[in-house]
Amino acid sequence: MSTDSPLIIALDYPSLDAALCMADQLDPARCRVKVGKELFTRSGPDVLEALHGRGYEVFLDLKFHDIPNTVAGAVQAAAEQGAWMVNVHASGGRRMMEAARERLDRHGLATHLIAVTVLTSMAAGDLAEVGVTASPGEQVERLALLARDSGMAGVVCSARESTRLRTLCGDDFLKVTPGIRPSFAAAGDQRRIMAPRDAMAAGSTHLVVGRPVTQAEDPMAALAAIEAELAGE
Ligand SMILES: O=c1ccn([C@@H]2O[C@H](COP(=O)(O)O)[C@@H](O)[C@H]2O)c(=O)[nH]1
Repeated sequence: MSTDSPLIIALDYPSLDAALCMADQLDPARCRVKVGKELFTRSGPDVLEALHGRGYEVFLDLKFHDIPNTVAGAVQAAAEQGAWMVNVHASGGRRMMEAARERLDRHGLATHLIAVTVLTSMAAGDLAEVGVTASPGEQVERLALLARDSGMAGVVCSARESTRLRTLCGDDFLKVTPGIRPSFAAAGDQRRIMAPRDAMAAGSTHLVVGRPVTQAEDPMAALAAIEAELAGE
Protein backbone atom coordinates (compact mmCIF):
# COMPACT_ATOMS: atom_id res chain seq x y z
CA MET A 1 0.00 0.00 0.00
CA SER A 2 1.24 3.49 -0.81
CA THR A 3 0.60 6.49 1.42
CA ASP A 4 0.69 10.27 0.95
CA SER A 5 2.02 10.72 4.48
CA PRO A 6 5.60 12.03 4.77
CA LEU A 7 6.04 10.05 7.99
CA ILE A 8 8.47 7.15 8.19
CA ILE A 9 8.44 5.43 11.57
CA ALA A 10 11.80 3.95 12.60
CA LEU A 11 11.27 0.44 13.96
CA ASP A 12 14.42 0.39 16.08
CA TYR A 13 13.69 -2.74 18.11
CA PRO A 14 15.84 -5.65 19.25
CA SER A 15 13.47 -8.36 17.97
CA LEU A 16 11.15 -9.12 15.11
CA ASP A 17 8.26 -9.67 17.53
CA ALA A 18 8.67 -6.24 19.10
CA ALA A 19 8.87 -4.55 15.71
CA LEU A 20 5.79 -6.33 14.41
CA CYS A 21 3.88 -5.51 17.58
CA MET A 22 4.42 -1.83 16.77
CA ALA A 23 3.73 -2.35 13.06
CA ASP A 24 0.40 -3.96 13.97
CA GLN A 25 -0.61 -0.83 15.88
CA LEU A 26 0.50 1.49 13.08
CA ASP A 27 -1.28 1.65 9.73
CA PRO A 28 0.33 1.50 6.26
CA ALA A 29 -2.17 4.14 5.12
CA ARG A 30 -0.76 6.54 7.74
CA CYS A 31 3.00 5.99 7.50
CA ARG A 32 5.87 4.06 6.03
CA VAL A 33 8.29 2.19 8.26
CA LYS A 34 12.08 2.04 8.47
CA VAL A 35 14.19 -0.99 9.25
CA GLY A 36 17.65 -0.17 10.50
CA LYS A 37 20.81 -1.94 11.51
CA GLU A 38 19.67 -3.31 14.87
CA LEU A 39 16.45 -4.91 13.66
CA PHE A 40 17.87 -6.19 10.38
CA THR A 41 20.91 -7.70 12.11
CA ARG A 42 18.57 -9.52 14.50
CA SER A 43 15.90 -10.62 12.06
CA GLY A 44 17.35 -10.58 8.55
CA PRO A 45 15.16 -10.37 5.46
CA ASP A 46 12.22 -12.00 7.31
CA VAL A 47 11.33 -8.58 8.67
CA LEU A 48 10.87 -7.19 5.17
CA GLU A 49 8.59 -10.05 4.20
CA ALA A 50 6.52 -9.59 7.37
CA LEU A 51 6.17 -5.84 6.88
CA HIS A 52 5.36 -6.18 3.19
CA GLY A 53 2.74 -8.75 4.12
CA ARG A 54 1.13 -6.13 6.35
CA GLY A 55 1.05 -3.64 3.47
CA TYR A 56 3.96 -1.40 4.45
CA GLU A 57 6.45 0.32 2.19
CA VAL A 58 9.83 -0.17 3.85
CA PHE A 59 12.89 2.08 3.95
CA LEU A 60 15.83 -0.29 4.49
CA ASP A 61 18.24 2.03 6.32
CA LEU A 62 21.48 0.06 6.26
CA LYS A 63 23.65 3.01 5.09
CA PHE A 64 25.94 0.96 2.89
CA HIS A 65 29.52 2.25 2.82
CA ASP A 66 32.11 0.01 1.12
CA ILE A 67 33.90 -0.41 -2.18
CA PRO A 68 31.72 0.17 -5.28
CA ASN A 69 31.27 -3.50 -6.22
CA THR A 70 30.21 -4.48 -2.70
CA VAL A 71 27.76 -1.62 -2.31
CA ALA A 72 26.24 -2.27 -5.74
CA GLY A 73 25.58 -5.87 -4.75
CA ALA A 74 24.08 -4.91 -1.40
CA VAL A 75 21.79 -2.32 -2.97
CA GLN A 76 20.66 -4.85 -5.57
CA ALA A 77 19.89 -7.36 -2.80
CA ALA A 78 17.84 -4.76 -0.88
CA ALA A 79 15.89 -3.81 -3.99
CA GLU A 80 15.23 -7.44 -4.92
CA GLN A 81 13.79 -7.94 -1.43
CA GLY A 82 11.28 -5.22 -2.25
CA ALA A 83 12.67 -2.30 -0.25
CA TRP A 84 10.85 0.90 -1.17
CA MET A 85 13.94 2.94 -0.32
CA VAL A 86 17.58 2.08 0.38
CA ASN A 87 20.58 4.22 1.25
CA VAL A 88 24.35 4.46 1.01
CA HIS A 89 26.82 6.89 2.57
CA ALA A 90 27.62 9.79 0.21
CA SER A 91 31.09 9.89 1.75
CA GLY A 92 31.70 6.56 0.00
CA GLY A 93 32.25 8.73 -3.05
CA ARG A 94 31.08 9.21 -6.60
CA ARG A 95 32.23 5.86 -8.00
CA MET A 96 30.51 3.99 -5.20
CA MET A 97 27.21 5.82 -5.69
CA GLU A 98 27.37 5.50 -9.48
CA ALA A 99 27.98 1.75 -9.19
CA ALA A 100 24.89 1.40 -6.99
CA ARG A 101 22.80 3.51 -9.39
CA GLU A 102 24.01 1.57 -12.41
CA ARG A 103 23.23 -1.77 -10.75
CA LEU A 104 19.63 -0.83 -10.01
CA ASP A 105 19.14 0.58 -13.51
CA ARG A 106 20.65 -2.47 -15.19
CA HIS A 107 18.21 -4.74 -13.37
CA GLY A 108 15.21 -2.45 -13.78
CA LEU A 109 14.83 -2.01 -10.02
CA ALA A 110 12.76 1.05 -9.06
CA THR A 111 13.75 1.28 -5.38
CA HIS A 112 14.50 4.86 -4.30
CA LEU A 113 18.27 5.14 -3.87
CA ILE A 114 19.40 7.95 -1.58
CA ALA A 115 22.62 8.92 0.22
CA VAL A 116 23.36 9.90 3.79
CA THR A 117 25.14 13.27 4.02
CA VAL A 118 26.05 14.14 7.63
CA LEU A 119 24.40 12.12 10.40
CA THR A 120 21.87 14.17 12.37
CA SER A 121 23.65 13.09 15.56
CA MET A 122 26.72 15.10 14.51
CA ALA A 123 27.44 18.76 15.28
CA ALA A 124 30.40 20.86 14.17
CA GLY A 125 32.65 19.50 16.94
CA ASP A 126 31.96 15.90 15.94
CA LEU A 127 32.86 16.68 12.33
CA ALA A 128 36.07 18.44 13.39
CA GLU A 129 37.14 15.34 15.32
CA VAL A 130 36.96 13.27 12.13
CA GLY A 131 38.90 15.86 10.17
CA VAL A 132 36.03 17.74 8.54
CA THR A 133 36.56 21.46 9.09
CA ALA A 134 33.45 22.50 7.14
CA SER A 135 30.30 23.29 9.11
CA PRO A 136 27.57 20.62 9.04
CA GLY A 137 25.60 22.78 6.59
CA GLU A 138 28.54 23.19 4.23
CA GLN A 139 29.40 19.50 4.35
CA VAL A 140 25.77 18.51 3.72
CA GLU A 141 25.69 20.80 0.66
CA ARG A 142 28.91 19.34 -0.72
CA LEU A 143 27.73 15.75 -0.27
CA ALA A 144 24.21 16.45 -1.54
CA LEU A 145 25.55 17.92 -4.78
CA LEU A 146 27.88 14.95 -5.19
CA ALA A 147 24.96 12.59 -4.49
CA ARG A 148 22.75 14.33 -7.04
CA ASP A 149 25.52 14.25 -9.67
CA SER A 150 26.08 10.55 -8.93
CA GLY A 151 22.47 9.65 -9.69
CA MET A 152 20.95 9.59 -6.21
CA ALA A 153 17.22 10.36 -5.93
CA GLY A 154 17.84 12.36 -2.77
CA VAL A 155 19.64 12.48 0.53
CA VAL A 156 19.31 11.91 4.23
CA CYS A 157 20.02 15.21 5.96
CA SER A 158 18.76 17.28 8.85
CA ALA A 159 15.63 19.36 8.27
CA ARG A 160 17.83 22.34 9.11
CA GLU A 161 19.46 21.84 5.71
CA SER A 162 16.27 21.16 3.71
CA THR A 163 15.62 24.72 2.60
CA ARG A 164 19.11 25.17 1.21
CA LEU A 165 19.00 21.79 -0.53
CA ARG A 166 15.63 22.58 -2.05
CA THR A 167 17.22 25.67 -3.62
CA LEU A 168 20.32 23.79 -4.75
CA CYS A 169 18.81 20.50 -5.90
CA GLY A 170 15.12 21.21 -6.49
CA ASP A 171 11.77 20.11 -5.07
CA ASP A 172 11.94 16.62 -6.61
CA PHE A 173 15.24 15.77 -4.93
CA LEU A 174 14.23 13.81 -1.82
CA LYS A 175 15.12 15.33 1.56
CA VAL A 176 14.62 12.51 4.05
CA THR A 177 15.09 13.98 7.51
CA PRO A 178 15.60 12.17 10.80
CA GLY A 179 16.21 14.14 13.98
CA ILE A 180 12.53 15.07 14.09
CA ARG A 181 11.52 16.14 17.55
CA PRO A 182 7.98 17.23 18.46
CA SER A 183 7.87 19.54 21.50
CA PHE A 184 7.03 16.61 23.82
CA ALA A 185 10.11 14.55 22.92
CA ALA A 186 13.70 14.63 24.19
CA ALA A 187 16.55 15.23 21.74
CA GLY A 188 18.55 12.28 23.10
CA ASP A 189 21.64 11.65 20.97
CA GLN A 190 20.40 13.81 18.09
CA ARG A 191 22.11 17.19 17.55
CA ARG A 192 20.53 18.78 14.45
CA ILE A 193 16.82 18.53 15.24
CA MET A 194 13.59 20.20 14.12
CA ALA A 195 9.88 19.94 14.93
CA PRO A 196 7.65 18.09 12.41
CA ARG A 197 5.73 21.06 11.04
CA ASP A 198 8.84 23.24 10.80
CA ALA A 199 10.63 20.44 8.96
CA MET A 200 7.91 20.22 6.31
CA ALA A 201 7.86 24.01 5.95
CA ALA A 202 11.65 23.91 5.48
CA GLY A 203 11.28 21.59 2.49
CA SER A 204 11.74 18.10 3.89
CA THR A 205 9.96 15.52 1.74
CA HIS A 206 9.96 12.76 4.37
CA LEU A 207 10.20 12.83 8.17
CA VAL A 208 11.87 9.94 9.98
CA VAL A 209 10.51 9.55 13.50
CA GLY A 210 11.63 6.87 15.91
CA ARG A 211 11.71 7.23 19.68
CA PRO A 212 9.21 10.12 19.90
CA VAL A 213 6.63 7.52 18.81
CA THR A 214 8.11 4.12 19.61
CA GLN A 215 9.30 5.00 23.12
CA ALA A 216 6.27 7.12 24.00
CA GLU A 217 4.06 5.97 26.84
CA ASP A 218 1.21 5.90 24.31
CA PRO A 219 2.75 5.52 20.82
CA MET A 220 -0.52 5.96 18.98
CA ALA A 221 -1.31 9.16 20.85
CA ALA A 222 2.19 10.43 20.01
CA LEU A 223 1.66 9.62 16.34
CA ALA A 224 -1.73 11.33 16.37
CA ALA A 225 -0.16 14.43 17.97
CA ILE A 226 2.47 14.58 15.22
CA GLU A 227 -0.19 14.16 12.53
CA ALA A 228 -2.26 16.92 14.14
CA GLU A 229 0.78 19.21 14.20
CA LEU A 230 1.40 18.49 10.50
CA ALA A 231 -2.23 19.23 9.72
CA GLY A 232 -1.92 22.57 11.52
CA GLU A 233 -4.41 21.62 14.21
O1 LIG B 1 21.50 11.02 9.94
C1 LIG B 1 20.75 10.11 10.35
C2 LIG B 1 20.50 8.97 9.62
C3 LIG B 1 19.66 8.02 10.12
N1 LIG B 1 19.06 8.17 11.32
C4 LIG B 1 18.13 7.12 11.78
O2 LIG B 1 16.83 7.69 11.96
C5 LIG B 1 16.23 7.19 13.14
C6 LIG B 1 15.94 8.31 14.09
O3 LIG B 1 15.40 7.81 15.26
P1 LIG B 1 14.98 8.74 16.50
O4 LIG B 1 14.65 7.74 17.55
O5 LIG B 1 13.80 9.54 16.05
O6 LIG B 1 16.15 9.59 16.87
C7 LIG B 1 17.16 6.13 13.70
O7 LIG B 1 16.74 4.88 13.21
C8 LIG B 1 18.52 6.47 13.10
O8 LIG B 1 19.31 5.32 12.88
C9 LIG B 1 19.32 9.29 12.06
O9 LIG B 1 18.80 9.47 13.17
N2 LIG B 1 20.15 10.25 11.53
